[in-house]
Amino acid sequence: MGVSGSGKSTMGALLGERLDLPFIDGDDLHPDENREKMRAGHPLDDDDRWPWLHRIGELIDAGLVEGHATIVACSALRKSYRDLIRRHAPEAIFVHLRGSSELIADRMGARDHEYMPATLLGSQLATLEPLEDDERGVVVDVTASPDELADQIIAALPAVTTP
Ligand SMILES: Nc1ncnc2c1ncn2[C@@H]1O[C@H](COP(=O)(O)OP(=O)(O)O)[C@@H](O)[C@H]1O
Ligand SMILES: O=C(O)[C@H](O)[C@@H](O)[C@H](O)[C@H](O)COP(=O)(O)O
Repeated sequence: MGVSGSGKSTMGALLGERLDLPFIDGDDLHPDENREKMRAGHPLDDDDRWPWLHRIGELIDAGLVEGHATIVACSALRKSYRDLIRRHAPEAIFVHLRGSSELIADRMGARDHEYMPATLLGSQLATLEPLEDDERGVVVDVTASPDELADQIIAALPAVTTP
């Protein structure tokens, strides 16, 4: 989880490799209307996001039925969005990729994205609700390199998964 540009796609792919688990990028699951809305510079609202979040939850659930966890890149900005994912997968662990707005704006400015403009970072940050104490999760600071972050996240997982 985390705002656009925080490193979800990068870290999701890397964690998928490191943990030998399937990786699903939530970016790829947005319907065309959502992509067009963001491309035009408009933030999504809750009604745009609910079906997308349900789809993500269904895919996690389908993996669990097959007997495996899934790594997912999903902004999951509000607690209510994470609650919806937990309705599908109560054991879900959220890894919040946290960074300063300056650092993330720099990274967004330097990358090419199919539809997400850097101008939407402000609304992403305004929408973000950090993990609360009762949410199973890990918070990392994205100033570290992807490899260092993967080490930190993997090291934190046993403590998070132990009941
Ligand atoms: N830990 C990191 N250190 C340096 N650059 C990073 C790191 N994580 C991601 N990036 C770069 O920052 C940009 C945004 O990352 P990305 O994975 O696309 O974020 P998101 O999926 O959250 O939008 C990309 O150009 C990516 O290569
Ligand atoms: O809920 C949302 O507002 C979107 O999902 C958004 O958070 C997401 O960031 C975009 O899909 C762009 O993709 P990136 O996060 O990869 O920039």
